[in-house]
Amino acid sequence: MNFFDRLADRIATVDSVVSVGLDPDPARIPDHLADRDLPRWAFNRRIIDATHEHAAAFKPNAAFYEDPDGWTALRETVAYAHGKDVPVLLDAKRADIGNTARQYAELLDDDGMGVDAITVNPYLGRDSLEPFLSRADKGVIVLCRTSNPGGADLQDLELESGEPLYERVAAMADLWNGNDNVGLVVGATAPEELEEVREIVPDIPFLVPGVGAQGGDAEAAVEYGLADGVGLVNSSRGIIFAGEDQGENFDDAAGQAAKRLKKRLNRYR
Ligand SMILES: O=c1ccn([C@@H]2O[C@H](COP(=O)(O)O)[C@@H](O)[C@H]2O)c(=O)[nH]1
Repeated sequence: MNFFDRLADRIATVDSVVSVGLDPDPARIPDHLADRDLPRWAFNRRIIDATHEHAAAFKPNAAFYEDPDGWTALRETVAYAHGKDVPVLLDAKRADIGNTARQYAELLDDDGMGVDAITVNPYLGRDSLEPFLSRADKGVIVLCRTSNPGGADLQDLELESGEPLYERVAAMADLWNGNDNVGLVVGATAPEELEEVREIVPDIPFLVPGVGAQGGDAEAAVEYGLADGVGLVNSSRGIIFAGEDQGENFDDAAGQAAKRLKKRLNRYR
């Protein structure tokens, strides 16, 4: 079964398209977890326990784990999420020349991180993504129109054909989708672009970040982010730090925040 089939099953099981972003910023982890061996893992475990029943997927961002303890925390996190039957999408935005990309793609292996899907950067072109695309069982989520304010700087540049670069990326991703394992990242902070990309690729699921802390458009995220009901709308800080001021009970608020987002998104499904 490929990633999007597994994701479709999970969405149906929990009636949710929420992706819970696991970005355990060490500066924001509750004090009482700070003296644990692996504070990020201790934090994530509590967040997973509190939110998994509302989570279509967990999305750890690699930036929060890129040190020796971090990799261990990430491996524990992935295994624990899988134990709850939740797919894990690693937001790593990887790509490089083929020889190097092959090493990056080992993150997908069980003796790497064993994640179900990964975000990749299309800037280096098709061959840089081939080691990911060829993994028919794994999701490959290509950056298309990102949610940050500077996302327009390059991605909106107009090509000779008159189309903006992000539209060309969407069209190319469609060509790269021979294994039905390609998705696109399109931010909720760019609702018009979301609509335009959806017109270009009616069948490709999106990962839509930017609701919550970035203030993106939740309705557009659902309306255009889902392809045949499949896609993910991510919130990270808005869920995992919802209980930041509640000390040891921080996870209750995270669970409530995930449930609230699920309900809000479900109004538009
Ligand atoms: O265009 C993009 C691509 C990735 N992200 C990532 O998603 C989460 C969003 O976190 P919030 O706390 O909900 O803002 C984070 O990991 C980003 O690096 C994105 O925001 N936009």
